[in-house]
Amino acid sequence: MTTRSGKHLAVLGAGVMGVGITTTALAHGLPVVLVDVDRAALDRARTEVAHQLRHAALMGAAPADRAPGEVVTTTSVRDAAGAVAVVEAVTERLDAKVGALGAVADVVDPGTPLITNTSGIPVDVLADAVPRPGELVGAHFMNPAYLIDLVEVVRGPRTADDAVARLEALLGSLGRRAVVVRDSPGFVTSRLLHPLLNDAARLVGEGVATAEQVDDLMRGCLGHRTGPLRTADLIGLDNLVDSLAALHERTGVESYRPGEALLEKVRQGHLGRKSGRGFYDYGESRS
Ligand SMILES: NC(=O)c1ccc[n+]([C@@H]2O[C@H](COP(=O)([O-])OP(=O)(O)OC[C@H]3O[C@@H](n4cnc5c(N)ncnc54)[C@H](O)[C@@H]3O)[C@@H](O)[C@H]2O)c1
Repeated sequence: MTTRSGKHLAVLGAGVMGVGITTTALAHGLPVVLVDVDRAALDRARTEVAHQLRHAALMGAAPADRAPGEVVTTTSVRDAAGAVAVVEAVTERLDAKVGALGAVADVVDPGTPLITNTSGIPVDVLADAVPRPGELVGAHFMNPAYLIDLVEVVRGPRTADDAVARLEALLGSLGRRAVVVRDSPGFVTSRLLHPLLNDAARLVGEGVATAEQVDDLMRGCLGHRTGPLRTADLIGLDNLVDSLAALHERTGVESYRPGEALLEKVRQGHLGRKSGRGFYDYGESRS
């Protein structure tokens, strides 16, 4: 598929991150084909992308001299054909990522960078899912992707120089800066941040403090911009549990095992901002 405005970026997964990455590309004039297996997620994504584009413009995060790109939403991965690059932002489960990456690798041109936004699964594990492992590279966009201009780029042991160079060029065209790190479970940011969020949830579960108190202390005493529990709600508690589980499974480090307080929220369907409720109440679902 080509969008009316030409060569596109393919984004797989229309959840929290797929939407933010789509907004980033559109805001910089790059058309996007956004693929999800869930039609309802695509419908929600169209609304959310429009909202984020307005917010990006207000925040000065969208170049004023460029017309926004066009987005096409689809449930068929075949529509990714012809993409300049693919960003995979599907659910943080190995089976979902293996399926999505394997399917898209078959429809794009050889040499197209396959970029995974995984939070914790090593790039080299995912490289086994694609026919040309050198094309796979990690780009750990942060949330909200359309406002955060630094991206943790993860180079797997089999990632080709060309894939890293093309990713850096793409990020540059999107006004993003890259910090390239070596492949490892959770890389730098998840490995440091996720156990903190897990412990913050545990403190609330044990009744040591409320979510508000934990966040207040971390902001007021330690200079965090948002508290850990507001951050967890923004990430999505289901995604946080999946990322922690991926880290725990691959490192055996006990502090990564998702704690009962987080698991209970997920069982109750309180997934954070995206479901309208997590450690805080947001009134209504946004994505
Ligand atoms: N949420 C965050 O703050 C954050 C930050 C950085 C990285 N990440 C990573 O980004 C990825 C996506 O996370 P998210 O929070 O957006 O998840 P999410 O649960 O909000 O969305 C995931 C989407 O993927 C879709 N999906 C599942 N299988 C698919 C497939 N085969 N093809 C197409 N779509 C498919 C689901 O229907 C869903 O809409 C994960 O790897 C996550 O670890 C998340």
